[in-house]
Amino acid sequence: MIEFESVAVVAEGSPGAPDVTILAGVELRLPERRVAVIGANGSGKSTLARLVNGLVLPTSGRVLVDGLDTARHGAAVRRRVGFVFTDPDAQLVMPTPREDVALSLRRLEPDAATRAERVVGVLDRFGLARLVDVSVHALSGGQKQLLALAGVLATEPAVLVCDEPTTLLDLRWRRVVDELLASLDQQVLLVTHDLEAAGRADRVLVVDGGRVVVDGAGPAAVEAYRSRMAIR
Ligand SMILES: Nc1ncnc2c1ncn2[C@@H]1O[C@H](COP(=O)(O)OP(=O)(O)OP(=O)(O)O)[C@@H](O)[C@H]1O
Repeated sequence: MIEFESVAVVAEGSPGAPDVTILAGVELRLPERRVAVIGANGSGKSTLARLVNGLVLPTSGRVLVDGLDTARHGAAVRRRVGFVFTDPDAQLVMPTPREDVALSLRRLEPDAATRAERVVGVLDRFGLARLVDVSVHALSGGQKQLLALAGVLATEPAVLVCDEPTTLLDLRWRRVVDELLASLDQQVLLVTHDLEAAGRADRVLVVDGGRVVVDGAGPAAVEAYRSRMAIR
């Protein structure tokens, strides 16, 4: 369960300039398994997503994940909430898939031999078994995004927050990642510009000017967004 209680995020303006309100008046209870966040560029979607794992903290109000306040229990929240970025290069820090997933598993599996076995199992599950020792730089964009997802899911988070995870991918890889996300047991909060993917969510939040302006079931909320943006 993700909860936002009267959340606002305000950034300090440059010297002499007024502060900038990035999000305001966000009040949400999100028990749904599939939540999509859509909206124009710069509307505040990433900020909303980053609040869920404490990457951004509220200036006022509270964000709770399973009752844990992100401002007071950041480490516990981050163990519960996995975060996937648009660009997998932001996430992949080790030279090979084997080492990258092993790093993710370090806390969860202290025994090196068992960890090594689990790494192979994880990479196999994501169709990357063939690429365990290939340089991360040699992977395609789609393979990198799958590896980033594998690393995050290996830590067994209860919630997965994905900030435009398919934006850099071609149609084929977009489908692979979409299907993978759809198959997960975890609660998934997906920030996306892909309105088809958003329409499949149980609940869609439309963000505009730092506020949640539409909150509803997938297809109806996407339609409301199309009307607001006058796009067909
Ligand atoms: N730390 C900050 N200081 C000042 N302004 C910020 C800061 N972080 C975000 N902003 C501004 O807040 C607004 C919302 O940013 P955010 O990244 O959440 O939007 P977004 O909806 O995810 O955009 P996009 O679809 O382009 O990724 C933008 O105008 C951004 O420039």
